[in-house]
Amino acid sequence: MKIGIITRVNCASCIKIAKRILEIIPEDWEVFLEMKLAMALHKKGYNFSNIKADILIVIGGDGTILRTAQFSKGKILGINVGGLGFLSEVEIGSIEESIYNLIRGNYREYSVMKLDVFINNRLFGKCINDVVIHTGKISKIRKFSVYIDDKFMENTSADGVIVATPIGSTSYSYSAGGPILIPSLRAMVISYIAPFGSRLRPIVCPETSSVKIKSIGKYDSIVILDGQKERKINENDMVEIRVSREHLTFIEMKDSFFERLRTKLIKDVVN
Ligand SMILES: NC(=O)c1ccc[n+]([C@@H]2O[C@H](COP(=O)([O-])OP(=O)(O)OC[C@H]3O[C@@H](n4cnc5c(N)ncnc54)[C@H](O)[C@@H]3O)[C@@H](O)[C@H]2O)c1
Ligand SMILES: Nc1ncnc2c1ncn2[C@@H]1O[C@H](COP(=O)(O)OP(=O)(O)OP(=O)(O)O)[C@@H](O)[C@H]1O
Repeated sequence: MKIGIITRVNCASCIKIAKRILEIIPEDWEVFLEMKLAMALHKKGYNFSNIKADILIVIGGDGTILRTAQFSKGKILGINVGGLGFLSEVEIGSIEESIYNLIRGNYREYSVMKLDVFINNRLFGKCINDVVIHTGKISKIRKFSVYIDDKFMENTSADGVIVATPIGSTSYSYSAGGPILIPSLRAMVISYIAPFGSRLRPIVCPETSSVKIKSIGKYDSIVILDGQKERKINENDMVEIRVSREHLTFIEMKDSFFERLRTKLIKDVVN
C-alpha cells in the first residue's frame, strides 16, 4: 500500500497528527510525505505533483484537500484541523479510530466529478469544486457572455461567474445564491457573483454540456480553479468548461453528505 501524507502549511498540530499516524500505519506501507511536512520531520519529502499513492491522508482543511487534488494522485481521506473542513471526513477526536479503520479496509468510497478547463482550446487545468472567472479589478464590473453547447445564452454584467460541480455547489456557488446539487448528480451549475440588474438566476446544465464563457471589457479577468490555480484572461480569450473523464475518489467512514450539510453548512441557520 502506497500512502501520501500532506499537511496544511505552517500547521504545527497537523505535523503532530502526521507523526502519530506514522507510528500507527503498518511498516510495510510505502509512505510519501509532502515536502514541507517531510522537512519538519527531517525525512525524505516529495513535491505534490510527485505524490502518486493509493491513499492520500490530507491533514488540514478544504483548501489543503483542493490543493492536493490539483497536483497529487490517490483516494483522499481528509482530516479536518481547524477550519470548516466540508470535504474532510475525520474530525480531531476520531483520528486514531479512523486510521485503524483505514488499515482494516473498513471504509466506503465515493467518486466526485472533475471539470476540465480550457483557455483558447488549450487545457489550463482540472478542478473538483469550481471554476471562477472574476473581474481582475476590484469594483470594475465585467460583462460575461455565456454559451451552452455553443448556443448563446446571455450577456450578464457581474463581478464574476462560477461554474461549479455538485461537490463545489456548497461553496462559492452557494454563497452566490446557487442551488445545492446532491453529489451523485452528474451536472454543473452556473452562478453569478453580484449580478448587476439581471433577473438571470443560477442555471444547471447536464454533464454532457460544454460551457463557454468570454469576459468582455477593457480590463483583464482572472480564471481561478478551486482557489488554487489562476491565470489572467482578456476579452479575446475563450474559457471552455467540460466535465472531465477523470474523477476523484474520497474515502468515507461515517459522515454522509447530508450529515455534513446539516453540521457544516446550515448549522447557523437551523440551530
Ligand atoms: N464567498 C465564498 O463563499 C468563497 C469565496 C472564494 C472562494 N470560495 C471557495 O473556496 C474554495 C477554495 O477553498 P480554500 O479553503 O482554498 O479557500 P478559502 O480558504 O478562501 O476558504 C473558502 C471557504 O470555503 C470552504 N469550502 C471549500 N470547499 C468547499 C465545499 N466544497 N463545500 C463547502 N465549503 C467549501 C472552505 O472550508 C472555506 O471555509 C473555492 O473552490 C471556492 O469554492 C468561496
Ligand atoms: N502544503 C501546502 N502548501 C502550500 N499551500 C498550502 C498547503 N496546504 C494548504 N495550503 C493553502 O492554504 C489554504 C488554506 O488551507 P485550508 O483551506 O486547508 O485551511 P483552512 O482555510 O483553515 O480550512 P478550511 O478551508 O476547511 O476552512 C489553501 O487554500 C491552500 O491553498
